Amino acid sequence: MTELHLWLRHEARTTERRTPIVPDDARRLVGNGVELTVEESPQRVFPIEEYQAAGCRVAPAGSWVTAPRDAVVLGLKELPAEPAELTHRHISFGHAYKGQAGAAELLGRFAAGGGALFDLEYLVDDTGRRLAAFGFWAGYLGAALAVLRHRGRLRAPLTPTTKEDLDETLKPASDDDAGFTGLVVGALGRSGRGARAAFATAGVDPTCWDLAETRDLDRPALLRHDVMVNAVLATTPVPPFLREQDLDTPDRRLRTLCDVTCDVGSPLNVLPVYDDTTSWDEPVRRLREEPPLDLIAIDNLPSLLPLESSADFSAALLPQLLDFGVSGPWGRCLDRFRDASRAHGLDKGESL
Ligand SMILES: NC(=O)c1ccc[n+]([C@@H]2O[C@H](COP(=O)([O-])OP(=O)(O)OC[C@H]3O[C@@H](n4cnc5c(N)ncnc54)[C@H](O)[C@@H]3O)[C@@H](O)[C@H]2O)c1
Repeated sequence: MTELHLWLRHEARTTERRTPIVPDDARRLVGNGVELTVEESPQRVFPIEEYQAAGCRVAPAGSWVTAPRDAVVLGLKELPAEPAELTHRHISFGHAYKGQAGAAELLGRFAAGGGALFDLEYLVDDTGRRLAAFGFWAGYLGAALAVLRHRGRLRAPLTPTTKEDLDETLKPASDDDAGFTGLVVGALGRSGRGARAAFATAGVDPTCWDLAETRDLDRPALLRHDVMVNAVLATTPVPPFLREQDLDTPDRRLRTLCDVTCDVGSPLNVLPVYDDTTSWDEPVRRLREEPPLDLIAIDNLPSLLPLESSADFSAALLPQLLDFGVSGPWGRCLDRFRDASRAHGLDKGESL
């Protein structure tokens, strides 16, 4: 491997306690000859001392802007608005290739500075499968919140917690609804597996549907479940799982719907029965009063379990970082970045 200097940045979003590299994996990187600088961060779930003990160099929060030009800046979510010109190579989720708000501006900043984005969403193997993702814990939380709501035990605002504490609230109590049925759609995927695990902790054995079971969609069967968790990754448009008229079906048993997918507004949306996500402050929105139907559609679920989701993600990212270069998965990331830049008329798309 060529010499790599990684610079783990502080996350600008104050509620973001996750990190793409946990201290144990930082130690492995350093042990493999990677130079690793870690920024101090007041909210990161792991204290800076653990990185220091792992052999990392420590730098102030936000100092990546003056990092040596060959350093590769590693983070998860959005970059701060400054500097206007991005001169480094960045590994993070850019949310900039599907016409999202701010996409042109972000790509323009890279073009202006000559830097490049390796978007973690597009770090895929040669079959197109994502190599590092937060799906499992998204599904786990989605199902956990749905169960808690259904049992009248969900307290807002939501705050980051640990799996141990969450599981304690999930354990069935003697007065919990005995006849409660759950459905996970997208059950074979990462989020689907997480949702099934949370249902199991809650003492519920859910119905599991994936592609085979929705090909010929049985909506009446869907509506006969009390709690549904949608965890599909839609890549081509399919008939919606639920339409407005389905919510008004008189014998609807469905009371709690959690949409982990959160494709709201997209042509691929399989749940076009709501038009805005919910939040940590107000996790639940009532879609119907009689009989009641509650929606949970939170698009940053894994941040609620920062320790577990960071450890999982970091374990998947570590081997990729040890193999960082311009071919294979990273090469595909770079191609994707260049294509997106060109599509925005930014012919630069050339990087360091
Ligand atoms: N809310 C959040 O915080 C959050 C966090 C992470 C991921 N997500 C989203 O969760 C979704 C799932 O992610 P993942 O990592 O689990 O994906 P994945 O690729 O691991 O799994 C998706 C599953 O959906 C199935 N599927 C696709 N179309 C289907 C259909 N029409 N009917 C039934 N099953 C279908 C696939 O076969 C697969 O098993 C994605 O849309 C992702 O963006 C949300």
